[in-house]
Amino acid sequence: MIPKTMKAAVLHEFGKPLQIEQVPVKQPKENQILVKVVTCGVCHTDLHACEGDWPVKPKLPLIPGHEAVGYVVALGPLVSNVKEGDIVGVPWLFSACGYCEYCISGWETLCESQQNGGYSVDGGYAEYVVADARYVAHFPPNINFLEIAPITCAGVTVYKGLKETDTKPGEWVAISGIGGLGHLAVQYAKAMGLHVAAIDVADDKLALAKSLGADITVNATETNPGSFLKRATGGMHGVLVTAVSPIAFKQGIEALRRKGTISLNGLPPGSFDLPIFDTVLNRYTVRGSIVGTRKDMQEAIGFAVEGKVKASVHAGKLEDINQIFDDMRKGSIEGRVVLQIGSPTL
Ligand SMILES: NC(=O)c1ccc[n+]([C@@H]2O[C@H](COP(=O)([O-])OP(=O)(O)OC[C@H]3O[C@@H](n4cnc5c(N)ncnc54)[C@H](O)[C@@H]3O)[C@@H](O)[C@H]2O)c1
Ligand SMILES: [Zn+2]
Ligand SMILES: [Zn+2]
Repeated sequence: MIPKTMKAAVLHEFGKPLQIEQVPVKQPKENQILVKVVTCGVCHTDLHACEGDWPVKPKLPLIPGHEAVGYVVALGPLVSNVKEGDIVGVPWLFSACGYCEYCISGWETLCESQQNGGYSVDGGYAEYVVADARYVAHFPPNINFLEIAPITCAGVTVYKGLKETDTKPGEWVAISGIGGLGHLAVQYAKAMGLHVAAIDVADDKLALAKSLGADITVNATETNPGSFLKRATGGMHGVLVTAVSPIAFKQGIEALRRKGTISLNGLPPGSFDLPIFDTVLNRYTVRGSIVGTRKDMQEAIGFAVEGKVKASVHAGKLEDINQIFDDMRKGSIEGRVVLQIGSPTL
């Protein structure tokens, strides 16, 4: 029985705490499905959304969350690719047009008509969430709902971001920022056969990176990452920046060896200086990278299902979301906090 109302965490005003409220459960239309949420990871993007950090603002009021995993409980009239009882994830790439230049070339993440979960449409900080069946992530039965949720955004984002560094097995990649995204990036990079240098500003994050297989760690508050890594390795073939501080982007470029590529995942508000002379003479490539396609998603999930990548998670409650955001602002979360919202059995 699907109830008429549900509990949700709702943002009404940027920079203000979320309110826990009863709101209507929506009916799925056309290609949509209704998902009963079991877990939802808390991504730093949700905090940016609630602070109104970016030039394009989310809708208000907003139910944030784009790492929701749960059971399909109702289908819109046009849905044929999932059935009730399937386990799906409701990602940032909530939907896209399906026919633009980007959609038809396997770049639906760049579709100008895309909708974004927990941003332009309501997301997973709720007992139920509506999703577009054509864009959900698909999970096998018997998953660990807490550990799998972060793959829906953090996992696929760094998996794609690492591919975008154009590095090959045996080469060096630096992961800057060992938070929710970065601690998964270390594991994907090791599974891809790369040597990994981890950069953060907190020793506990670096200890986590080391325990997950990082070969070298650098605390950027004590040591200049670029000169240290160039001395130790000759420089990075690739750098993936997931850090929430603009200075990390500049330092990431300084760590590259000639012909290297830096892939940018982190989205702190602001900008950084790109040195023209060094970029030209060293043939650096600087590349933004936004989540991943549906194909990237299924590949990224594959690594987790095979046990090659496992999120380090702490379970939280919907009611604790404002405290979790405070901890995130302070940088005191290890790995990912995942909200435990519904029962893991249907
Ligand atoms: N491009 C995308 O598709 C995409 C997807 C998801 C998240 N994001 C963005 O990625 C960023 C990270 O998200 P998260 O959930 O991992 O955040 P998080 O808060 O879990 O982790 C951020 C990490 O950055 C570290 N950090 C802060 N300053 C640093 C510095 N100067 N040098 C190195 N490390 C530093 C922190 O210690 C922390 O470990 C956010 O800006 C988020 O919006 C982008
Ligand atoms: Zn995210
Ligand atoms: Zn499109």
